[in-house]
Amino acid sequence: MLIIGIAGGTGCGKTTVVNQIVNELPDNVVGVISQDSYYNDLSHMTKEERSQVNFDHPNSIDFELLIEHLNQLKQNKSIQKPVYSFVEETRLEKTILTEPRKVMIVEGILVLSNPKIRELFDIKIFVHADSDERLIRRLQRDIKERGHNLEKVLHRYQTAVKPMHNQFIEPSKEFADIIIPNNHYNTVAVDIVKTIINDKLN
Ligand SMILES: Nc1ncnc2c1ncn2[C@@H]1O[C@H](COP(=O)(O)OP(=O)(O)O)[C@@H](O)[C@H]1O
Ligand SMILES: Nc1ccn([C@@H]2O[C@H](COP(=O)(O)O)[C@@H](O)[C@H]2O)c(=O)n1
Repeated sequence: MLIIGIAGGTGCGKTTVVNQIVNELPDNVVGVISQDSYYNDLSHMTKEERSQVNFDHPNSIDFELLIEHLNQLKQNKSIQKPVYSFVEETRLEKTILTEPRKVMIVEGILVLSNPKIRELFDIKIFVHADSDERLIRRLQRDIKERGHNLEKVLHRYQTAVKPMHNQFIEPSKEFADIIIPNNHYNTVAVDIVKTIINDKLN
């Protein structure tokens, strides 16, 4: 199994890059795990309490479960992947049966900042986009898709997203084997990663 880790600040385009990589490859050869699925279960908290949580700090992620799941996949075992709701801001009760694949992609803002996860990756990628570009994309996406309003997105950006980015995410860039500049759609970089995957599959 080839495990590829893809990190980068919120809105840099990780999910988009992953979709572009996976697109055109047969379903049964590449699997994707998002760090977002592993946000801690906060069902014991009220909605108001959950909205105060710093979702950009490493402590907000159940890394233990993510590492356990990656190790199981490496041993060719299937996992029950958690499902996270951005609207409810907690894990849902249902899970998704996820089978091991020849290539597993793990994407998330903090996946290169955790040393134990880092050592499971064969290839480490950091997607870079400038912070103003990321903020604009995040505003548009969170209002359209994640049920947040302008005030909430901006408050979170100033109090958690930006400081945690500077403390944990940007410094993890140094661990990357490949840095993808993504202020604009970068089809060349995506094609290079696809070539690496195809080499592994053939
Ligand atoms: N290179 C790009 N140029 C312009 N918009 C982009 C680009 N990459 C992604 N986007 C858009 O920015 C938003 C955030 O992208 P997404 O892939 O969800 O980022 P991430 O997973 O890193 O948070 C989405 O609406 C997406 O369509
Ligand atoms: N309830 C939540 C949980 C997380 N976030 C934000 O998601 C960002 C990470 O996801 P990306 O797809 O953007 O990489 C992170 O910056 C959290 O602030 C949220 O808004 N609400």
